[in-house]
Amino acid sequence: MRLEASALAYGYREREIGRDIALDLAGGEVLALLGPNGHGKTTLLKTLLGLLPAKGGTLTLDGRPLAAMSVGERARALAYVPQVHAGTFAFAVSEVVLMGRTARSSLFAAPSGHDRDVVRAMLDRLGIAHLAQRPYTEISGGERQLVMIARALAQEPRYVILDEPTASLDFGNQGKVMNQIRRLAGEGLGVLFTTHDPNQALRYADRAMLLRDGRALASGKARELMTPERLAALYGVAIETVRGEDGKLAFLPG
Ligand SMILES: Nc1ncnc2c1ncn2[C@@H]1O[C@H](COP(=O)(O)OP(=O)(O)OP(=O)(O)O)[C@@H](O)[C@H]1O
Repeated sequence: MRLEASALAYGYREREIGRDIALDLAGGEVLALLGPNGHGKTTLLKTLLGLLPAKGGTLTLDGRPLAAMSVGERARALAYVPQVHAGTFAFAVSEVVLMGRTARSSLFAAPSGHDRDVVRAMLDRLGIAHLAQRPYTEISGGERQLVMIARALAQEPRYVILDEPTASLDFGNQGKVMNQIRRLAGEGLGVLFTTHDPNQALRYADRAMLLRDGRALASGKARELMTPERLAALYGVAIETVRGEDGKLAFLPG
């Protein structure tokens, strides 16, 4: 099980955003993608998901070119948790999560008992079962983030790609979501997430890629890669390193 890109160039119709990307995500692994605002992380994620066509290079899922796969095949393999959006329609939270099941059945088929069971299990797993009947438009940004993760998991994908999954979460929920990410990898899924917090990459990712100007400044094992020097080069600010009593490192922007 592998999502693989090599010499990947990506961007929008008239505008290249990044190039020369080599990326390899296996089942059971967590990969973190870091980089300054506007340097091409979301655009890369959309390309890896097949939502934007690659502008060059190769992109394969389990050895098959992603571009040759049908929308349904891609949806059964890859789930996307986008940056939180407000939502326009007042669907109940459980209905929003149920939408994730359309990757596994026809859009027009009535949901089965099993579909409903999966939805309940995912709501429980994210600790949001109490929100099931609430309108999606009337819950908080952090709650919406958890609903979007539950929806992605309801797809029962092999890979989950999350764009800043903890951006609007309180401190406690940040930890819960990051622990869920590790648990998913423990269950054999390949997980890719973007973050603005190098400490999350350090603590929860196996590997990391530092993206600047659409190019990989560096990539490799998260613990070896994340040095104050590299982070300073990535973000263009001095980085302070703190060490806890347990010897664990953390970084602060200087
Ligand atoms: N639909 C679009 N058409 C053309 N350019 C776009 C489009 N969407 C985004 N861009 C541009 O692509 C570049 C990369 O944006 P992207 O959203 O991938 O960055 P990012 O690293 O995810 O940023 P952030 O950390 O702020 O979320 C930016 O210059 C952005 O303005």
